[in-house]
Amino acid sequence: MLGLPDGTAACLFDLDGVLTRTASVHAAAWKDMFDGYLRERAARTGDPFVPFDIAKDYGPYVDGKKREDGTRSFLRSRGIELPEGEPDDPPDAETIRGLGDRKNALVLRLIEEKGVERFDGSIGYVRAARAAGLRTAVVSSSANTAQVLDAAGITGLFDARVDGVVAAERRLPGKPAPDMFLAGAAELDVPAGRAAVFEDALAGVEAGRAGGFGHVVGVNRVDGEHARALAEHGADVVVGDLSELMEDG
Ligand SMILES: O=P(O)(O)OC[C@H]1O[C@@H](O)[C@H](O)[C@@H](O)[C@@H]1O
Repeated sequence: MLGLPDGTAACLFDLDGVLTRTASVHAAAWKDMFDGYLRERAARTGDPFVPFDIAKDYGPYVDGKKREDGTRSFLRSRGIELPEGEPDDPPDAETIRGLGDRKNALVLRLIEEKGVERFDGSIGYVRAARAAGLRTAVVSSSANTAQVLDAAGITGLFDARVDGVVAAERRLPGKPAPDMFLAGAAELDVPAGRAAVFEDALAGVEAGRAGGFGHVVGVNRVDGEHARALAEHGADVVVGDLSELMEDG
């Protein structure tokens, strides 16, 4: 009925792009922030301005990762190394934290202006999983997870939450390391082998594979190339929407 291996006792859901239509909101905010920075830097150094390309840069360098990891990883792809800075760096600081703060202000503004849309197929799936007695958790790199769940009105559908705030408090390495998903399974008191991971990001399916989870579902909201990449990075199955798993019986 849920399209999961027998004995699965828990489902660990990524948030942005799996439960809510917020992956594209994050991508737009990242582009806005990086383009502003790269343009300003090009004017200073005389190098050409090469904009952030959502199609080419978001998936491999930023998607699914903690804010500072995404910032560092993309800049490194352009040969730019910045100091880490401090968690309370102001947005105008030319540091990893400062640039991350700039992006966060943009994403929060977009969320406030546009609200948060949920994927109905995913919400139906979570409800069905709970009705079948499975435990559920949200495992997201985003430090805005609580606000997004609240804005989408779905906080009550999950028994546990391991997000960017929890990862910072417990010093958990972010995806593609498996630690956040392992912490989610531990919160639900279910071994990794009996838990299923639901992810739309390459870093996320990689984390699911690395953690030895019983089943890794890749959720493809992009295109055929992304579907193939999800499978190559560790998804056992790739679907366009979670409702497809229920149809599978
Ligand atoms: O900046 P936040 O809200 O803490 O989110 C960190 C990351 O969270 C992930 O869920 C998104 O896929 C990324 O795009 C985002 O950058």
